[in-house]
Amino acid sequence: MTEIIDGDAVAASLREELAESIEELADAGVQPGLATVLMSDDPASETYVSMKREDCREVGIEDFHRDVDSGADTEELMAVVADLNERADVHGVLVQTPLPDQVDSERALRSVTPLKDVDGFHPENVGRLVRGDPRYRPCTPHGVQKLLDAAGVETEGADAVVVGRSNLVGKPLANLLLRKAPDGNATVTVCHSRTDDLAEKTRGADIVVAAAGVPELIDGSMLAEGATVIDVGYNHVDGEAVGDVAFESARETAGAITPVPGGVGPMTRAMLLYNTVKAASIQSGTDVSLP
Ligand SMILES: Nc1nc2c(c(=O)[nH]1)N[C@@H](CN(C=O)c1ccc(C(=O)N[C@@H](CCC(=O)O)C(=O)O)cc1)CN2
Repeated sequence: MTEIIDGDAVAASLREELAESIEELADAGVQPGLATVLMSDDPASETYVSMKREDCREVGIEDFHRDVDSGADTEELMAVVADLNERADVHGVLVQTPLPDQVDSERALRSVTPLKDVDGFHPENVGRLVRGDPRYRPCTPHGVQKLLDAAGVETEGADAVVVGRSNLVGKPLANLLLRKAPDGNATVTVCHSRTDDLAEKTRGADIVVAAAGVPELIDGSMLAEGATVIDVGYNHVDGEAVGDVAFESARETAGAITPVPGGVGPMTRAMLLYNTVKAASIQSGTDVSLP
């Protein structure tokens, strides 16, 4: 029987545990604060940011938000970030991506001060992650690790194939799975659009993470019997949300699989709350237990 890994349920229980960490901070007179910065008219980005803000309010994180005109330039965006960097009541700053074409995204994202970089995008935080000592794990890869853990999937010694090499998911996730840690120690292969024989690689894997942004790229014929399949994809095809995995075909072969929606997406949001609580703990010098 294939296990359907319920991301909504795992995220909900994480939020409950984080509410306890937030109470511990409150006892020390600290309320975590997250600032979301939205510079886009893209309805998907607007939806993600409004869900993130709602999550904050639900668990007791103060919600700061800035809208930046989508026609503004890099300097204007950076001025907003600089102001948030200075505020003691803002512990995390998140600039929603993608940014408009006229913006130098690398420069804008680097302007978030590393201690408030709850996305884990700043080169200092990327460097720490690659060296095996992450400060803030990027939200989606961290969410994937939590889903594997919740499903009781052992990464130690497992053959993991990550399909996709983005800075947002593929590269950080590969590094996290590789890391010497209880939720790492996997043998990791990273595949991408130029990989010669993708199916040969995925068929040899205990864990397949699909993060290529290609609808239904992975089907059941490309999987080993009993493999764990994590679908990071979120594509719209004929008005329907479709992952990078052909769910109905893959579930015939997989031992465990995430759905889309209701898999990785809610975990991306939950891990943002986690990083914000961690940021408040670090910046206030208050130790809290984190789930
Ligand atoms: N600065 C950042 N920008 C972006 C990130 C990020 O981590 N930091 N990630 C992606 C997508 N993303 C976050 O913003 C995101 C994707 C999906 C979901 C989610 O909850 N999805 C639900 C369905 C939601 C819906 O109904 O549309 C699901 O999969 O069940 C949350 C966040 C982009 N940019």
